[in-house]
Amino acid sequence: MSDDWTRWSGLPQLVLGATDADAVELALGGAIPADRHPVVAAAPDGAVVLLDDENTPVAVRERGGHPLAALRPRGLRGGEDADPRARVAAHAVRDRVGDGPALGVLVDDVVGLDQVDGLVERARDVRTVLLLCLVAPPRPAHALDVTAAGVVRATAALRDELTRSGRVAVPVEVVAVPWARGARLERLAWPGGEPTLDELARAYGATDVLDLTAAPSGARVAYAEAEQRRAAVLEARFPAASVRELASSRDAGAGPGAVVLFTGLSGSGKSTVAKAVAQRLQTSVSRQVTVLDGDEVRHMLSAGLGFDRESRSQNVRRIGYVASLVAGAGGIVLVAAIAPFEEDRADVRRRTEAVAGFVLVHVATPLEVCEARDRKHLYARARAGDLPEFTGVSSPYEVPHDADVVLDTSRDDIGGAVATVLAALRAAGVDGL
Ligand SMILES: Nc1ncnc2c1ncn2[C@@H]1O[C@H](COP(=O)(O)OS(=O)(=O)O)[C@@H](OP(=O)(O)O)[C@H]1O
Ligand SMILES: Nc1ncnc2c1ncn2[C@@H]1O[C@H](COP(=O)(O)OP(=O)(O)O)[C@@H](O)[C@H]1O
Repeated sequence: MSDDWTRWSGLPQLVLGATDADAVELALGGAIPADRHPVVAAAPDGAVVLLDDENTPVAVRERGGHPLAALRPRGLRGGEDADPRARVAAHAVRDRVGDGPALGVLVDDVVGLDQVDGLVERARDVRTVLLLCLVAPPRPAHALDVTAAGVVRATAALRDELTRSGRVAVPVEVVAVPWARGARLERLAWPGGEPTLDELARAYGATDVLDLTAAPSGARVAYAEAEQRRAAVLEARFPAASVRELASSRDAGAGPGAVVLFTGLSGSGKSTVAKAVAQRLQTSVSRQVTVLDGDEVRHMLSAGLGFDRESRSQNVRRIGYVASLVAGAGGIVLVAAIAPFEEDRADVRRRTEAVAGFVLVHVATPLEVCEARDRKHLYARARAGDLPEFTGVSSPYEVPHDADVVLDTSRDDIGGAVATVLAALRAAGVDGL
């Protein structure tokens, strides 16, 4: 992996959508054979740096026809709090699996008992079982009540259960695969056509493939039917005016929602913690949960704004406006923005508190730590004078005096940070968490 940003920083940059970035990661991890490497159609002959939607450089291609080289590993799509041990490059998995017969089981939902029986049967003559969970969207409609991170966790629990019960006598591995299935790979061309799931599993070392993604399991069908029966009982046996009350009684989420504003230096951990909180909420509440990330928002809502004081102020106030609308309608909005100025944060608080709960989280990770992380090589550029008005280096950060929560991600682990933010949300009056 190359970290020599001085070599790449002058090259043209291409920001990838999430699925395109997944495709690049598959190629970098060796899950797509070398002759199927995606190439950047938009820049067919030139050099290019590929960035993910948070502007983190993920790969570089030095010249047309050259292979992509990794710059940084991407975070785990589908939730930072999904087990990161499951995110392994295909070549590392192949090394672990070795040459023996291996069964690759493709999973995009929580596996039902009916599917487990088939899996156990197929696993009789193999040396390893690979449970490959697809963590990228789009996910099938019947699986939408569980997040991708939830599928990874459920699959890991299945692995433990299969091993503990002795139903599968060989090692079982869980691998989280960033699979851009069905994605419109707009800017990436795949010579020879898109790879299939079968090819993908074989690239991870499977010699036999059991695809559980083709149709919902019997367990899923039964679950859906039970839900429909419940709806039918409500409709048949209660006055229409009362149905809504009963139907929503299980669903947390009555009443207004909240905005959580994560403020802090670049690299302090705002996005990482915000996304982990979102992931946790998505698995436990039925409210709409949205992440508005400063540098993602800058591609659309705040496109064209710079980093002078006025632009930052506009940016933060726009985000606050949108966030307060969603929160007023019952959603929970996790905003990750540097938001360096007191006045703008106060504006977001005022606007939100008129309609919903508000929590200000200061991610107070020390500058030295943020700078040492320098995921996006921005501090190095700022120190070199190549990036003006960089927060903490050449642009001010006004430390909040009204933070409801103060985190320091050089000290606090992600799980602890998530728990602290959830407690603050409860204290802000958000029910059903
Ligand atoms: N000059 C300068 N100063 C600070 N940050 C810079 C700058 N130029 C680009 N970037 C990238 O933009 C991301 C911060 O955008 P925000 O919208 O959160 O900033 S602000 O709230 O408007 O101040 C920030 O993202 P994070 O690292 O996620 O904070 C940087 O990637
Ligand atoms: N305890 C932690 N909490 C959050 N991030 C952490 C932690 N420890 C290390 N990190 C790393 O710090 C970096 C924070 O980056 P990011 O979340 O994008 O910050 P920001 O959004 O504030 O720019 C990530 O690479 C993350 O993996």
